[in-house]
Amino acid sequence: MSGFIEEKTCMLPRIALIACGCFSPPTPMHLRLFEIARDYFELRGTHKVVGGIISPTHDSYGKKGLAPSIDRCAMIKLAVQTSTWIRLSDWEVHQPQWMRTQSVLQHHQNYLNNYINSPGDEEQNGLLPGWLPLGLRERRDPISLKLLCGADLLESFAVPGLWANEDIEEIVANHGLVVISRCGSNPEKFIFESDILTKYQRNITLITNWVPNEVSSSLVRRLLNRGESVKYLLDDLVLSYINRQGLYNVKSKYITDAVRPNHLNFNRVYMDNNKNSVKLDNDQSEQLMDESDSPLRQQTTRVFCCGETPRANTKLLLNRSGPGQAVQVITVQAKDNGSNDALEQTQAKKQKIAQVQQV
Ligand SMILES: Nc1ncnc2c1ncn2[C@@H]1O[C@H](COP(=O)(O)OP(=O)(O)OP(=O)(O)O)[C@@H](O)[C@H]1O
Ligand SMILES: NC(=O)c1ccc[n+]([C@@H]2O[C@H](COP(=O)(O)O)[C@@H](O)[C@H]2O)c1
Repeated sequence: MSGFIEEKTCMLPRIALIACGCFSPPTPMHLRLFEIARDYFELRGTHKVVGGIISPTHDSYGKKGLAPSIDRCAMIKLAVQTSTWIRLSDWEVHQPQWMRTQSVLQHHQNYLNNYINSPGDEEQNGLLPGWLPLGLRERRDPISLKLLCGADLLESFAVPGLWANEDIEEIVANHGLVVISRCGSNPEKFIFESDILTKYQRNITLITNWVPNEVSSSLVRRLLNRGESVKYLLDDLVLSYINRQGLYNVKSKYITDAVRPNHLNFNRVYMDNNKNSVKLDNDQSEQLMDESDSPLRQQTTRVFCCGETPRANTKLLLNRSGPGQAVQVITVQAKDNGSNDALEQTQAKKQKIAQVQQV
């Protein structure tokens, strides 16, 4: 019987999941998205999930609270250390400019296709990118790369000027979306109201997260900025990295010179990213954190200042009068400052997208 199940699993279409976002900082919920999605496909017996990829956005995305990509990559590497299948892709952050999500998907999909179809000796040469799942050449059938996101990202498709319609169409038509429910979002209704999304709804998988957790990067940053505890909201290694590097204007009563010496630490695990799967235990990784390893980091103690005006943890969509029409992302708790803040962020993103599209 178990042989039969194994054989059946072997024949399932293969998919990989990629999550694009800021990850400033990565939270356990970012990783839960992957676990929830993999369970969904595998328990239904519809697909084999061969890998999970986290692709942090480029520094020039310019969103408030965006820590430098070198730090975000280092934190992601720490956060996925205990995962056997979720990996960091630093391709996006190493591009000369911000990349649209459609291009990020296209790049990774092309790489997967070429890798499967052209058996070479990259493994021996150590040339493979760190995000590439292991064992892909055990089969020759294609791997379909899907964009994994929370429902708020799906709903951001309707923010005027933020996403090009052609990009949305290419993402849903050529790749597919896996959307995890999030409080305050209604993805079913959102899809119904969008002609493009309805047209390709067979490529959109909506998954209800029955154990929701509204932790978000912005909430974590806000607590850190107020000097409040975020323990158990973040992976311990990520938190210790934030404290060591003084990210997010952290005001911690726990930081003393003893734990934040002049020689700030840098996580060599991140520098090893291009070598496939470097796994270290916690003690080892702490020892390997040495800022002198980083060519990019300055030697002075640096407090990255990204304290924020209050921002909502729940995004609402308003003023929607028809399919895929103009909406405004507003914050729930924030009043004057908060909504200006959201508007400013949207404007900044739009300008960035317009700049990129002109190039
Ligand atoms: N608590 C959550 N539940 C469901 N999806 C989430 C949750 N937190 C983040 N995500 C999803 O993770 C992806 C990457 O998130 P990103 O880092 O850009 O946002 P975030 O954690 O909401 O950060 P911020 O609070 O700064 O907006 C997005 O698809 C987002 O929808
Ligand atoms: N047009 C686009 O491709 C587009 C627009 C806005 C955000 N994004 C991406 O979505 C992700 C999440 O962004 P936010 O955290 O701003 O919602 C980021 O990776 C960002 O690069 C892509």
